[in-house]
Amino acid sequence: MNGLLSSIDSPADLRRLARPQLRPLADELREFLVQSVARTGGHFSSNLGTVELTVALHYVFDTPHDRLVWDVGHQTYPHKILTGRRERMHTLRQLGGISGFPVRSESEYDAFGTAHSSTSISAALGMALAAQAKGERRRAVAVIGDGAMTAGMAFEALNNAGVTKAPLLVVLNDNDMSISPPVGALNRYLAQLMSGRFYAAARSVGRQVLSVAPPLLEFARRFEEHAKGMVVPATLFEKFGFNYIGPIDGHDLESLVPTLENIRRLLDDGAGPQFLHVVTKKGQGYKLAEADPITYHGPGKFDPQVGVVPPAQPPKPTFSAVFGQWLCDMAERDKRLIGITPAMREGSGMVEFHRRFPDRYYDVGIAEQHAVTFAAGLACEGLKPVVAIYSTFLQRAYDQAIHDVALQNLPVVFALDRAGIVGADGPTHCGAYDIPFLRCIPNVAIACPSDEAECYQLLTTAYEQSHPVAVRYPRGAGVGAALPREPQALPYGRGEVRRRGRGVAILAFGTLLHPALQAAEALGATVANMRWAKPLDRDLVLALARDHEALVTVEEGAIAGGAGAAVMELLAAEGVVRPVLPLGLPDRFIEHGDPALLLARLGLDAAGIERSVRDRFGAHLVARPVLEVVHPAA
Ligand SMILES: Cc1ncc(C[n+]2csc(CCOP(=O)(O)OP(=O)(O)O)c2C)c(N)n1
Ligand SMILES: CC(=O)[C@@H](O)[C@H](O)COP(=O)(O)O
Ligand SMILES: [Mg+2]
Repeated sequence: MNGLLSSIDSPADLRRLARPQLRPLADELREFLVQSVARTGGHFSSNLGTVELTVALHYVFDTPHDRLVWDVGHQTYPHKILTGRRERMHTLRQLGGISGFPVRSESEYDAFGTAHSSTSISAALGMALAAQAKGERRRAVAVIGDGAMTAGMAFEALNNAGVTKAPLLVVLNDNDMSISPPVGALNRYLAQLMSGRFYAAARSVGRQVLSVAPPLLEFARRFEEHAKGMVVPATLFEKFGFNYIGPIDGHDLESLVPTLENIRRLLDDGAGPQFLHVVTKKGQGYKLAEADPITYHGPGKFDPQVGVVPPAQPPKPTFSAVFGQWLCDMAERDKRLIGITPAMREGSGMVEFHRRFPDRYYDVGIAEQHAVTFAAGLACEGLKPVVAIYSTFLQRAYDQAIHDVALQNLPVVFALDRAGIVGADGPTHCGAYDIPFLRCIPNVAIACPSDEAECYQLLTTAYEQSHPVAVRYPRGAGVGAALPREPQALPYGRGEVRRRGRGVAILAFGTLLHPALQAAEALGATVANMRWAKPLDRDLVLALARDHEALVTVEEGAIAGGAGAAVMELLAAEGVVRPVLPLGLPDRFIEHGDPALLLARLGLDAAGIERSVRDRFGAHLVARPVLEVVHPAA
């Protein structure tokens, strides 16, 4: 790193630079970013695309006094580097290190915590109107991507903002990409806005006039009207009550800075909400990422000279890949199957399904609520929808799951990926709550496969039911259990005893069965693979309670309201008095970091489970050899 970047410890330093210094600074920043993310892994192509925008926003606006809200926040690495966290970038997304998203407690420049998309306009509007209410002179800026813009919540916010005089700027960072190629009518509309004569005309006129315009509201207004009148009818965003400016080149600091300066004046003159459409390239400046922004959306570590290299040996299939395989196999057998993803085709393992069954594949954009109600509509007509959705993103569609699916008892399968610890993304993405929030909904069943084969089979069981069923599985690979040759159901609502011991019985829900089995070796305990958090295998729970002095439940989900709570409710309802130790995620948000390390810290690895059981139930443990091992783990 040479001179410029190392001298920037805050945006105040940046604002001391002369305008011609911004271009070399941006180049240094991009180079630093490439080297840094290559060492840590993390979101890459989106950050390469926001380098100039970040420099320009901090240069023109008075951050942190002016509020800058980044939608999703996966593109905030340049912002982190310029706001005093350059020296901590090597700790990005690691245990104890800085987050990959904006976090209010991490920096005063992180005006709002984000990671789930499409919240920025609402939050920035709240901040802008709060400033007005308190008589403070402050602007608020939301930066939102074209993918994030597809969510209903973004439009709810536009709808509200457009009838206010809020000092709010919405910057649409349009790189014509979500994680995958963008979908839907909005994308088509944005492409139209950028195409042909309008883009060329608006850009050249905008550059010429916006950069030299006197800071007079009326003049700026007249120019805007004139330019638009000449070229296109009012844009959608104007219909929503915003002053629309753009599209402009989001990598051209010579356009960005003067345009933002003029917008800042408009805000200060009380012109109300402004909408700036900037065009950027995902992966800008790193050729491999420009060519393949999907691979470089969130890569692991890589050599920046070489790029991302596929592993020499094919890795163990992830649970997402197992789901993708099952989806294709089942789609071949049943023409009624429809696969739905809210903008997570790659992460959910649906690339192959999309390729083979394009007419039965729906990427609905970042629209979890719509995805669930859309599935409900399909199910009403006798089709068999499978909604592949991350546990954390289903939180968005809770009412739709209750009101549209469960209340009408519709056979929708929820393939709940990323259930449990997710690792580097941290608390915003942790799949901690799905068992508690689904368990209390009538008609909904929840399966918790312990390995890949069981995942495949339980998806089949779920698909055969005539009511909603969620199958929850974690990020990454499991123990590597070989898949059955074809879809074959496991019994609905039934668990199994995997190891018979004495004194203490461990009831495992999901993949933590395997550390539980290891712990049980040392403890001489019984272990049951419960498979279903709902319905509980009542007979199995009661038999285990009868035959043991104490029970332990283990799950990779919140203890509060989780599967262990279900076991305790059953025992209480049956009047069975047995001590129960519930192990799982505690009542706090789980930080980012390596998943194995986090599980160990939470006492959810084999050693931790053994330790907790000894601490609590040492007296009940029987120091005798194991009586019987049933179905040894694969
Ligand atoms: C509610 C929600 N659904 C899905 C995601 C996963 N997700 C993160 S970034 C992203 C794509 C966003 O596209 P865009 O806003 O255009 O930003 P870009 O990646 O192009 O920079 C998606 C789908 C999310 N973070 N939040
Ligand atoms: C920012 C965001 O929400 C996604 O990019 C997410 O980080 C993807 O997570 P996975 O890597 O688990 O698919
Ligand atoms: Mg985008």
